[in-house]
Amino acid sequence: MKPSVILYKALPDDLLARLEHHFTVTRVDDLSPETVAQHADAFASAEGLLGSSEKVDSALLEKMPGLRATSTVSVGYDNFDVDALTQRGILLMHTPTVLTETVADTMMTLVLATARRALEVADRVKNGEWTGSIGPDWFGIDVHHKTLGIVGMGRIGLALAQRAHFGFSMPVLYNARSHHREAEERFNARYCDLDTLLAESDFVCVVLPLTEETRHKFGKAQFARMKNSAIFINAGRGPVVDEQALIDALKSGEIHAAGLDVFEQEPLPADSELLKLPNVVALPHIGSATHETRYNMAACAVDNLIDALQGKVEKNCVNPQVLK
Ligand SMILES: NC(=O)C1=CN([C@@H]2O[C@H](COP(=O)(O)OP(=O)(O)OC[C@H]3O[C@@H](n4cnc5c(N)ncnc54)[C@H](O)[C@@H]3O)[C@@H](O)[C@H]2O)C=CC1
Ligand SMILES: O=C(O)C(=O)CO
Repeated sequence: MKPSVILYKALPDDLLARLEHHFTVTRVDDLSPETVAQHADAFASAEGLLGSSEKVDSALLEKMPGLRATSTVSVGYDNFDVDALTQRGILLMHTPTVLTETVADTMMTLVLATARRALEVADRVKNGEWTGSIGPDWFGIDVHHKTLGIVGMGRIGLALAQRAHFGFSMPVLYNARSHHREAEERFNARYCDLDTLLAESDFVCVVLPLTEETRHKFGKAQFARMKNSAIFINAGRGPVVDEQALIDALKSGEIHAAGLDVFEQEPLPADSELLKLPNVVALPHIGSATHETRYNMAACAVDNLIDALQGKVEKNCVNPQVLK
């Protein structure tokens, strides 16, 4: 008999077929208590779980006593209780690498869009305001040769450093828990403490995972250390930033602008003050959202679950200690 799995995300037809070749699949819309109660038998017997953007905590695991592996269609796994999974011997698989270049492109988009005010002035054109030669009130600031600081020098941080160094001749600073030799050797990136990075960067680019250590790492004190001309970019996770402190810093002129792909609450509420500020570019968490990359992430997640349930895990495992 094939193992049973719960699927809580839509998949392209060919990937669904691949999953169904290996498993008996129960498709659900979400992991809410109501959905779990409605499909109680399927959850109770499932050995695998595949999807994204839903909380997987002890309360859910209680309802899934047969679970052996979870596979998320994302690299970030802050919505999983990793300790609870590990204690129960359940593998957590994720999708690093396949999205790295796409997310770095998104970050560069935010750098360019905020510095050159691309969305703001395009809206003015659409509103019929381009009626003569443009003046300084339409101008942006240069990106090339400015200093770009990266907080979170992992896979995506490194791909961003490559773009900044080779594409835009930007000196790169970074802060990390240890030196990143490859970033230093290939992209001339300079390690510095966070306060120095904040004080010297023209663009402060954050691509940190959300952990207890990184929650609200950026608040009033950090924005106060940045240049008044600095642009703040966040594509890691929203709660890494104290959003009210960011709004205050943008309103008071403490910093110049912000480009954001992630928010404390997603979807960002339509009445958020951020949306009223002309110096904010807000994207709907599209870091990895291209057709190619979203397909590759889904394929990676399907293969990860097959590998995990067949005992063939060699990569993409968050808690490999479960295997020992
Ligand atoms: N906006 C979007 O659509 C996307 C957002 N992400 C976010 O980006 C994050 C990073 O992804 P990757 O680069 O693939 O992960 P990674 O694990 O390669 O890089 C994360 C880096 O942050 C560093 N780090 C962790 N805590 C730190 C701290 N307290 N201080 C300084 N550095 C710290 C780690 O040492 C590591 O080098 C993900 O965890 C996810 O939250 C990832 C993909 C898409
Ligand atoms: O993979 C992630 O962590 C995302 O945020 C979406 O790609």
